[in-house]
Amino acid sequence: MTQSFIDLANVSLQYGGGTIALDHTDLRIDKGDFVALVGPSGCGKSTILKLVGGLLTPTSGAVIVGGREAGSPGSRIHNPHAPCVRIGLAFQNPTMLPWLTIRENVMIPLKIVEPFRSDYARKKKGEFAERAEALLAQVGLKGFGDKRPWQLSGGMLQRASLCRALVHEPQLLLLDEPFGALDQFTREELWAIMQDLWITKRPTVLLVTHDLRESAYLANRICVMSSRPGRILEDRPVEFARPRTLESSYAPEFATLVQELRMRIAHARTDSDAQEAAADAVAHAVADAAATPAATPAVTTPRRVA
Ligand SMILES: Nc1ncnc2c1ncn2[C@@H]1O[C@H](COP(=O)(O)OP(=O)(O)OP(=O)(O)O)[C@@H](O)[C@H]1O
Repeated sequence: MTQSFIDLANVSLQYGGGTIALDHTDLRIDKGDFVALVGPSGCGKSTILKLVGGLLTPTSGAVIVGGREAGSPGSRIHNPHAPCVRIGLAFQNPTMLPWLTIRENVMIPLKIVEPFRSDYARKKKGEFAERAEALLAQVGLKGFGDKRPWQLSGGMLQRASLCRALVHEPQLLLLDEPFGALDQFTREELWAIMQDLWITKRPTVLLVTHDLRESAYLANRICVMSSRPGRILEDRPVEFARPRTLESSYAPEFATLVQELRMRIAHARTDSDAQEAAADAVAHAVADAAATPAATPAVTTPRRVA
């Protein structure tokens, strides 16, 4: 079997406090694909993103990105010939350094990530500033490069944060609800910008979102997760022609897809509530039985039933 660009194989992740976020999860993503992760709150979507970004290490299983174990540039190399993958990150609340201009904030990855880092230190600062300006113009922030973060609105900051995620030409873009805090109009505007950036630069994108319209507008594949511990319940291809438009997002086939996803997630949540209630009921029954004197008949009816 050929190796995918991203490969989560039989991955489990237990946090320090004991929470099992993922349990034997598999996910494969090809280079250049745009995949959305959706599912009930707390099912482990962000955990997958952090594993792929190398910010977490799996408790068991393997996370391979571009032929290397995620987050291990050195010793634990899966394929010794695979170059390091450049990653861009954008989250729900863009954090900008307040003492830098917007342009300087966008340029931060160029100061840190090779091969740009050496050039930045040598002589290319002016060239890189032009690159940042070009990206800012592409997202509608032409002329705002000299402003400070506190002079921009939330939507403008989010656009700048997309520029920062893309400025070092990442092969992989990890987006964790990047449009979640924005009003509907700004959000839809940014979908179009995001689609445009993806079409022109073609990074592999993994997007975590609660917005099912957003996932259907942007992604080529939508992976629906079960409740925690998360697994991929369903892997849906999205075959609408590109570039997609807001008008096309009101077409019947689009609405049907969104409705089917909604139902799938609702079922996943209900299943999990029922499981939790059953576990609760068993726990209560066991506690009651333990507290009951031997002469009294044991309690067999759970106190709380789903
Ligand atoms: N650092 C942590 N320590 C302990 N538990 C954690 C930690 N981070 C997340 N969790 C737990 O792991 C589970 C999965 O969290 P995760 O953030 O991946 O879910 P999610 O699907 O992204 O949630 P949401 O959609 O609400 O943002 C949750 O139950 C969460 O409380």
